[in-house]
Amino acid sequence: MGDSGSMSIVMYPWLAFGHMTPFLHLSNKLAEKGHKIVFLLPKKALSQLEPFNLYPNLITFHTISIPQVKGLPLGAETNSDVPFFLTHLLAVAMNQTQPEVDTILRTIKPNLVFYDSAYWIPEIAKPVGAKTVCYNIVSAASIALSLVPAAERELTDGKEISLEELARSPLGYPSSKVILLAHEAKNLRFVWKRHEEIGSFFDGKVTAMRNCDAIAIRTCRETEGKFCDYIASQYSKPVYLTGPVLPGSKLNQASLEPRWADWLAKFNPGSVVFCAFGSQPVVDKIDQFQELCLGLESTGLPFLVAIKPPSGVQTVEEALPEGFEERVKGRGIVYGGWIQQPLVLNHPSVGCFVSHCGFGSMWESLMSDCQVVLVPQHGEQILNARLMTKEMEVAVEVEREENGWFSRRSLEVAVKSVMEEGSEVGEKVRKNHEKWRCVLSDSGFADGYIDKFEQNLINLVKS
Ligand SMILES: O=c1ccn([C@@H]2O[C@H](COP(=O)(O)OP(=O)(O)O[C@H]3OC[C@@H](O)[C@H](O)[C@H]3O)[C@@H](O)[C@H]2O)c(=O)[nH]1
Ligand SMILES: [O-]c1cc(O)cc2[o+]c(-c3ccc(O)cc3)c(O[C@@H]3O[C@H](CO)[C@@H](O)[C@H](O)[C@H]3O)cc12
Repeated sequence: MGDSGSMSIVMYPWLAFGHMTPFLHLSNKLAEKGHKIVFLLPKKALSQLEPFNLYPNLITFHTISIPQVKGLPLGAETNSDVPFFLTHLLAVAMNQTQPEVDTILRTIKPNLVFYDSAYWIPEIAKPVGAKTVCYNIVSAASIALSLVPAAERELTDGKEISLEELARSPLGYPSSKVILLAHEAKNLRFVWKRHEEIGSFFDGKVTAMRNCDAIAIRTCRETEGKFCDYIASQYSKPVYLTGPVLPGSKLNQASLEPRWADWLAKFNPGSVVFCAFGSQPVVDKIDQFQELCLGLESTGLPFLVAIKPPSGVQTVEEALPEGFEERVKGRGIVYGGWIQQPLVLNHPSVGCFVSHCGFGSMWESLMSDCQVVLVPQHGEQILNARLMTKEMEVAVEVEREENGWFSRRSLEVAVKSVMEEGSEVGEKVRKNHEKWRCVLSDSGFADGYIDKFEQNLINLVKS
């Protein structure tokens, strides 16, 4: 540790924007307290992350060469470049960066190394005297359900795990509400699936959490205390919480692009539905993409959608239903690029957020005063959605059929249930949401978490 008490920290998150971005938000909070961070990332991610670096004098980006692994698309460096079913090959590529990271750690000799997927970090950090923190940017509930030693599944060679087995919660799991139904459990198959090159996601994550000096989670006790306690008892080690770690006011001072601000300003307060599905392509199938568009059309409300194109097409325009653009002209936009979500959610005209319930979006929705409708796409997002709908009761979830399909009608029903005046469900979630927003946005709430987190790190480094 430096004479002034400042720590030298290296961060190496999983090669996905949904992970790198919250690692960078945490880096900003630690830099604000005077700590120095070297942030390792692939070259391609640099230009997208640089604008979020609020302390360029303390946070240095260091690019890492991501090797070309057989089977990965040419030049793939983050999981935005890789289809979901090839994610394990990106993990193989990340593992091959170990010698480069080793050299960096030997040169910098940091006090702390933060990582999430690169389970081999403790092996190379220990010899240089660094302590390691496995920082998880997904919900504690999703870790507690499938990434603890008690969730190990007996795999018989060549046999697939049954849906009933996949849906089983581990012994001692602390909730009967934040769970997956049997027909949703197929979403978890990837967790235990074995890959010749690297074993399973489960093995990698459990090793990552077993070998670190401390586990950290981007959450708070108020929303997920019992899941955090369960994780701590499963791994017999401290679990530090960072709180929501939303980008500070400095980033929020940026203003919304005029084309969106001007367009939104045409509508009544609280009348527009904003829909966004995160930083990765999620709605895979073109028919589900179209069902989403048609569902929003049938609400009769103005809407703005920020979404990646589905598989098989290059642009969202190619995927739109026939005659759609003509019919919704003037009140509906589907945009394939990036829109500043936190700023849109705080725009006075926006009253409803239709979200995939990625963990970052979950926090942003809780901080906003929008009504929240959830259309989770993957296992972890389904669990986040259950937390929001069944435990906190601040949102509604779009109903799906047993084959996983959602219809335009179920989306329309969900949006109307929270947007129509006098709706009982709408009133209930609005009231509960308001209570949570007050708790979470209380001055001192987020800062309190970061102060305690910093103290935990200092004690860890000194231990
Ligand atoms: O158009 C956009 C899309 C997204 N965003 C921002 O990008 C971030 C998206 O993060 P999320 O965690 O919600 O979702 P992602 O899908 O990108 O994340 C990924 O990692 C976190 C996991 O919980 C998710 O399940 C996983 O998909 C949010 O901060 C959101 O404000 C925009 O600002 N504009
Ligand atoms: O789908 C998931 C279901 C579940 O019960 C747990 C997880 O956990 C994680 C995870 C990721 C990183 C961590 O440090 C801890 C947990 C999941 O991560 C997502 O996995 C995808 C497949 O590898 C990946 O593409 C995405 O970027 C990750 O956010 C998913 C589940």
